[in-house]
Amino acid sequence: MSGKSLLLKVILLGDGGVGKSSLMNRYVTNKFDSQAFHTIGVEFLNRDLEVDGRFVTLQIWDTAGQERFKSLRTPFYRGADCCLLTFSVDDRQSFENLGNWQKEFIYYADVKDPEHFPFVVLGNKVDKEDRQVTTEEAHAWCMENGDYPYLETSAKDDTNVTVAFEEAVRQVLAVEEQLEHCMLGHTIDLNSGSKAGSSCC
Ligand SMILES: Nc1nc2c(ncn2[C@@H]2O[C@H](COP(=O)(O)OP(=O)(O)OP(=O)(O)O)[C@@H](O)[C@H]2O)c(=O)[nH]1
Repeated sequence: MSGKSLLLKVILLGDGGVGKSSLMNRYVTNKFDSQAFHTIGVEFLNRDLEVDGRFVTLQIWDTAGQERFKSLRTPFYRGADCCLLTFSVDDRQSFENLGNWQKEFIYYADVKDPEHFPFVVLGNKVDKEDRQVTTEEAHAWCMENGDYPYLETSAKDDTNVTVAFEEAVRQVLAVEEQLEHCMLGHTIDLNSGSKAGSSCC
């Protein structure tokens, strides 16, 4: 891959066992382990990609979802450009915990402007037949909590895994573009002597 690459840090959060490591490994190594062990602390892998003409190096941080590893994972939230809130569609509790994960991230990442931070929600394990969360419920949660994009994935079947990580990049680029637009707006406003920052920021 040629051209200057943008380094983006995305972080996978969600209950233990929802499939965060499996999603990362499927995306980066195209492998799936049906006997995957729980993560202890955090791990990360990089993958280069091109999205809408932009070259990106995606640094994917996979965290341990089990409560007992909280103090090991939270120091790594800072500097994340996007957070992938993950649950498993066959595990109702993991869906109901999404709000706690969102709050934990905002607090430990010290997000200054949570309303505009790019979250993407993933409902994993859609290959399973014993669903406990419907697509409509998940969409509704996303609408109510920040109008986040929602994708249903399967690390096992490789459903929507690439799409999910590309969506994360698109969300970050969109926020970045909006910021640039706003800064340009300020410059123009200041130069013309009109009131600055009146529109989008
Ligand atoms: N059927 C199915 N099983 C999956 C899928 N993704 C992960 N699994 C299985 O679910 C179990 C847990 O997967 P992990 O990737 O370790 O889950 P995790 O969220 O990283 O778990 P922690 O490290 O404890 O936070 C493993 O047995 C995986 O093989 C999927 O899409 N479909």
